[in-house]
Amino acid sequence: MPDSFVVYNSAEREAGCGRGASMLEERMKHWRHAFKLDPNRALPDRALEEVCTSGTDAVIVGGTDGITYENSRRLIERISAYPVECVQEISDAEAVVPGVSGYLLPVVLNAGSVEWVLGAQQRAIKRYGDWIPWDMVAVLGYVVMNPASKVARRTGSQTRIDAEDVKAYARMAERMFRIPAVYVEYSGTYGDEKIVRAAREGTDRSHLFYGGGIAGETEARTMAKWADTVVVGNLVYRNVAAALETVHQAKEAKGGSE
Ligand SMILES: CC(C)=CCC/C(C)=C/CC/C(C)=C/CC/C(C)=C/CC/C(C)=C/CC/C(C)=C/CC/C(C)=C/COP(=O)(O)OP(=O)(O)O
Ligand SMILES: O=P(O)(O)OC[C@@H](O)CO
Ligand SMILES: [Mg+2]
Repeated sequence: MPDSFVVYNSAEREAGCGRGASMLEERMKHWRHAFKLDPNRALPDRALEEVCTSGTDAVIVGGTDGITYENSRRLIERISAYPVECVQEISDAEAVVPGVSGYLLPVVLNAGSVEWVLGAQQRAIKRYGDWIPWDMVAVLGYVVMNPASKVARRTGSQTRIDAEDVKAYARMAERMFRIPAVYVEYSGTYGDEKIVRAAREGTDRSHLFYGGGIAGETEARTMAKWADTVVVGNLVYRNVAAALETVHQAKEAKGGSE
C-alpha cells in the first residue's frame, strides 16, 4: 500500500455504513453528465483542460485493461489542477490512488463468474480493510450489453439478454442488494434505447447510469431521457469538440428520475 494513504479516523470510516447513503452517493444523485477517462490512453493537456472545464458533473478515471497505479495517479494528478469532481473507478485493486473525492466500485450483475460479482471485491476489502473510507464509496451494479467490449470479454458477461432481463437485474440491484446505482454499459457501441428504458422501469431509487457509443448531441439527449447520468468515454479521444457538446445536451434533457 502506498505510504501516502490518508489515515481515516473511526468516525469517518464508519460514516455511511448502515446509515443511509454515503456522501459520494448523495453527490452522485446530481450528476447528469460524466466523462470517463482512461489512464491507459494519452490525452493532450489542451483536451484535458477542455474536458475538466466543460461543465460536466464529474470525471471518472477508469478502464478495463492496462490500468496501473502509476498511470492512474498521473492522470488523477493532472485532473486535480481543475475544480471538477474526480472519482476513481476501481477495476484493479493494485491501482487504488489516494486523494480523489470518491471511489466507484463495480459489480457486474450479468458476469459469467462470481469472480466479478464478489471475488475481486472480497479480496480487495480483505486487503484494504479498515482503510476504506466508506463515505467516499459508491457501488455500481453493471449490466454489460456489448459482447465485443473488453469489459464483456474480461468478465464473461451474459449479453444475450432482453429488456425484461435487464429490468429484473435493475430491480434485483435495487431491492435485493440495495445497490445505489445501476450502470447499463454498452462500452464502445451505442445501445438500445428500449434496454435503457427497461432499466429505468426497474429502478425507483437507484441512480441509473448509461454509457456506450455516445457520438454527439443526439445520442446524449436520447439516453438522458431515461438515464440519470450519461457517461461519455471514447468520444473524448476521437473528437473532443463533439464530446464537449454532449454536456449541455445531457444536462438540459428532461428525463432520468425527474
Ligand atoms: C485509503 C484509501 C484511499 C483506500 C481506498 C480503499 C478502496 C476504495 C478500496 C477498494 C475496495 C474494493 C472493493 C475494490 C474493488 C476491487 C475490484 C478489482 C473489483 C472488480 C471490479 C470489476 C468488476 C472489474 C471488471 C471490469 C469493469 C467492470 C471495469 C469498470 C470500468 C469499465 C466498464 C470501463 C470500460 O472499459 P472498456 O470500455 O471495456 O475498455 P477500455 O478500457 O478500453 O475503454
Ligand atoms: O467509451 P464509451 O463507448 O463512450 O463508453 C463509456 C463508458 O460507459 C465506458 O465504461
Ligand atoms: Mg474506455
